[in-house]
Amino acid sequence: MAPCKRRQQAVDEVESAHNPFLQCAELILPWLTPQELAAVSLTSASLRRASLPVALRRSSDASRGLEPLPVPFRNAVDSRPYAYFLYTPSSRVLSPLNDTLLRQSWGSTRTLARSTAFPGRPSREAVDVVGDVVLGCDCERCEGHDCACWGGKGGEEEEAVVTECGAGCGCGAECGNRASQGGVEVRLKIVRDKKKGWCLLADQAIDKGRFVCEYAGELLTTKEARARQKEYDELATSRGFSSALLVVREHLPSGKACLRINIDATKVGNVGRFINHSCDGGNLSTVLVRSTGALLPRLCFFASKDIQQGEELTFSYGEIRLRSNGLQCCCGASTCLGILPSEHT
Ligand SMILES: C[S@@+](CC[C@H](N)C(=O)[O-])C[C@H]1O[C@@H](n2cnc3c(N)ncnc32)[C@H](O)[C@@H]1O
Repeated sequence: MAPCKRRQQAVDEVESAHNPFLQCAELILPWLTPQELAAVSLTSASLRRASLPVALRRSSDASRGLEPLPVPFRNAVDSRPYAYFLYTPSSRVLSPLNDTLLRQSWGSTRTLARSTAFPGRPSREAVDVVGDVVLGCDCERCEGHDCACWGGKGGEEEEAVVTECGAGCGCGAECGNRASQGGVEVRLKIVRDKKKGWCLLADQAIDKGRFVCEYAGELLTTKEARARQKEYDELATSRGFSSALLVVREHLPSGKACLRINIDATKVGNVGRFINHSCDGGNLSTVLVRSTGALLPRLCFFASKDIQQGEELTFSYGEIRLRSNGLQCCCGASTCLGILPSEHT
């Protein structure tokens, strides 16, 4: 560290040790939004110095320590150090009443525990179990089709959904039939692009078929999804707002019914919210995965081809373009249609 930086750090430490106000600031600043943090940092030189490391820690890990590996932001095109949203490793139903009050500490020296990401809310494991009905296999080691959870059994919905072992199974976290349950285990980074905004990139080579991440966010009713889409469309036209509301429609083999899941990662989401569209289908495939005993399947991304380090991760947002004046697509594929997919929510 340079001598003047070291001197400043020593001054800050002495100042902080004698100033209960600054000690409180260290606890409070990570709970602030970027706008609030900027406003607070303008009030005094000490608070400006206390705010800086919070912003630095935020840009070093979008996942707030809630994933096995940090996912840093990199921006060489403008001055935004990071994107602000609340992090959830897997999708959740949030009460609209608490939604506006929801905050999450981000940028503190202490990391969040997975189960405290949303204080008072059940952890991923608890959410996955339906009431106290414990479903699952009783294998010690799940191997291929000997395991009742592997490959799906039963109703026609299971043909559209891949099944994995779940919370009620006899096997543990090391089971080979839980590929999508360990969180983000490949190195990723979020890089700013002039045209597309933030983009998710591989920061290591990823083999075809490997699990990359889930698309996690708020699970909405269709009514709520439609209302939010309307709001986001208005914001997009007036202020270049970027939304992340995904509607998954999985047609069941009989053709008689459709499984529909609305996931909004705009305000509460995970790294999946940074994956952009590509008209050529990109390098990720989307798979609905149900852990045995879970109420709803999760939308998961797997590498659809071998991916090189530094490659942008993309998938197709859909085939339909309802709006001829929709958002401009900058995917760069030779098959690019020029506008992003859009359909009725
Ligand atoms: C799920 S977000 C993806 C992350 C987003 N780029 C960001 O900065 O947060 C979807 C939004 O990203 C932008 N986007 C995604 N794919 C794009 C593409 N191929 N060309 C231009 N913009 C794209 C659009 O604004 C879209 O509404």
